[in-house]
Amino acid sequence: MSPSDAGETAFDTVLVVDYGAQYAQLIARRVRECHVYSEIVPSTMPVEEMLAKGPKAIILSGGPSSVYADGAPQASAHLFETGVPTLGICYGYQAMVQALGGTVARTGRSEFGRTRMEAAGTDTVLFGGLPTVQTVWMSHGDSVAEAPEGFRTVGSTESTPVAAMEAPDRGLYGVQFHPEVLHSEHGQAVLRHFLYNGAGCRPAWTMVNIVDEQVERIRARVGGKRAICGLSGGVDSAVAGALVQRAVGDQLTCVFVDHGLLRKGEVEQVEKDFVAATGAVLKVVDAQDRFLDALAGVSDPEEKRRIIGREFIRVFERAAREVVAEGGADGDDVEYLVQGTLYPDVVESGGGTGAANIKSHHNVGGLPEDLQFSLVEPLRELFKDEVRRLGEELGLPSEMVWRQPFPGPGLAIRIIGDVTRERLEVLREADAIAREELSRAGLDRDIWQCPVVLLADVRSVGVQGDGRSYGNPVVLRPVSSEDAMTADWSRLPYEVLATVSNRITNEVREINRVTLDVTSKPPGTIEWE
Ligand SMILES: Nc1ncnc2c1ncn2[C@@H]1O[C@H](COP(=O)(O)OP(=O)(O)OP(=O)(O)O)[C@@H](O)[C@H]1O
Ligand SMILES: O=c1[nH]c(=O)c2[nH+]cn([C@@H]3O[C@H](COP(=O)(O)O)[C@@H](O)[C@H]3O)c2[nH]1
Ligand SMILES: NC(=O)CC[C@H](N)C(=O)O
Ligand SMILES: [Mg+2]
Repeated sequence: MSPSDAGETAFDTVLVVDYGAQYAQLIARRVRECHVYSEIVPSTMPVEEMLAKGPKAIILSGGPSSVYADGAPQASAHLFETGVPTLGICYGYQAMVQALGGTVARTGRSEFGRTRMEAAGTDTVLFGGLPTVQTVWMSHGDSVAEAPEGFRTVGSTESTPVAAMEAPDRGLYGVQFHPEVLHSEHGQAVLRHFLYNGAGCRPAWTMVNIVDEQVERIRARVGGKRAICGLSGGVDSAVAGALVQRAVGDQLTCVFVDHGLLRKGEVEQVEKDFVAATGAVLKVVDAQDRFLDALAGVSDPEEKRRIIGREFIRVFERAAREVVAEGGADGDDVEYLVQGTLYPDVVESGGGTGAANIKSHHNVGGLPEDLQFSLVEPLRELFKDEVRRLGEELGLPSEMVWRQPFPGPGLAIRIIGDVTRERLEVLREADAIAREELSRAGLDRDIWQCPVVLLADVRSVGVQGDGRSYGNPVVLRPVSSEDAMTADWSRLPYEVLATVSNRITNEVREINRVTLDVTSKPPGTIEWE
């Protein structure tokens, strides 16, 4: 939804050029937290193409390479002559220095983690008004030995004499530390200074503007045509659907697919709550047999995801034909499919800027090749917390906006092994107990979500009622997260864990063991498949 490709927009765009940074997304988030829209582009993108996006500023990210190594990604000197204010961070800073004739070298004095930096006084752009001694977060082996001509050194540490530099008349800035991480004490202020004072960006990217902009954009695109929206009851599709409904009204029909992989009570909840909240036209399709037949005997996670992605589309196609038939013979075909795809879905499916494919989210990497619909994905550049704020702006009820995420492929990717009706029934019961107890304990807002995972091919011996049992374990995976890109396991109170464990083993006959997953992301993803 890049706003920049639509000509004049209500807000400025900042491009984050990704040199293979661990968390280029984090830079983009921090910029957005300054109410300036930002978008990530690969470092291989030609400068002209970047300029075509009309950036008000550019930020060069960190990266794993050494700028002087063969084949290391470079910053072209041309980039620094375009007049677009640019901030280099870590590798991006080093690349800027090298391109402008300064020197970068392995000095043998690495800095990792917490570092004390002395910043030049208040007459600098980056550090104006900030304390002259501050804690910054470093992660580098190479250092800038000499700033390029015309730059003023504005920060230094014990090991790195040129830890920050600026040339405000040319709009060029560089820092060796990582302002985007919260451990850098004044990092957010440094970014703000660059954006507002160094680049003249306006803090205009607000939820109100996004709603207006998106509604306009969708209206222009869909025109008088019909659309359907894959609605799951989750926050992403609810917000996407509400936006499209605001834009084109009853040209939109929402389609909720019951694929047999849903949680207990979910169909009823979606039928009741979503319609009550939005007044949208909702069509519920029972496609249980179709999905479960297609999944029979399949245990490979990516294979499951591809099958589910394909079946979703087939069901949407059929629903679209029905919508047309119900709308009378003169109706146009349904041309658009609205999905609540988010930025992390795209990144993890390998659709980001050079990012690896971690798992094919059914709605991105799992789509079939012969897709007939044009996709409308108004949230494709947004993070979950931004979508939640958007939902609030649209007036959706808070139970919907704050609902914990549930993946489109549902319980199929929480059964490790192949998916059968019996296994689904077992997992559904265990999941319902965990959800009920976590809610009862008032933990819903504290945790991001808590998948319950059935290790269907693993069995262990237990003793129940003085007899031997040989059942399956489940894993509880409670996590806390800001945006699902990274996560930590939630330290749930022992009493709550004990109650969940007790109830599951007492009430679900097939399960005789409950375990807790204490892995952060990375290295583990949130879902097991
Ligand atoms: N059962 C379903 N019926 C129809 N569409 C679905 C279903 N499940 C998922 N989708 C589509 O796939 C998209 C991605 O699913 P995903 O679970 O990421 O989002 P969500 O369900 O809207 O929100 P949340 O992440 O909060 O669960 C949804 O936005 C929706 O368009
Ligand atoms: O709609 C979806 N389709 C998918 O294929 C999918 N896979 C994971 N998830 C959800 O995304 C977040 C990150 O999950 P992972 O750490 O497992 O990648 C978590 O919130 C997961 O629940 C999905 N959502
Ligand atoms: N985090 C970074 O960008 C590191 C840059 C470069 N690889 C170094 O070690 O100095
Ligand atoms: Mg969902």
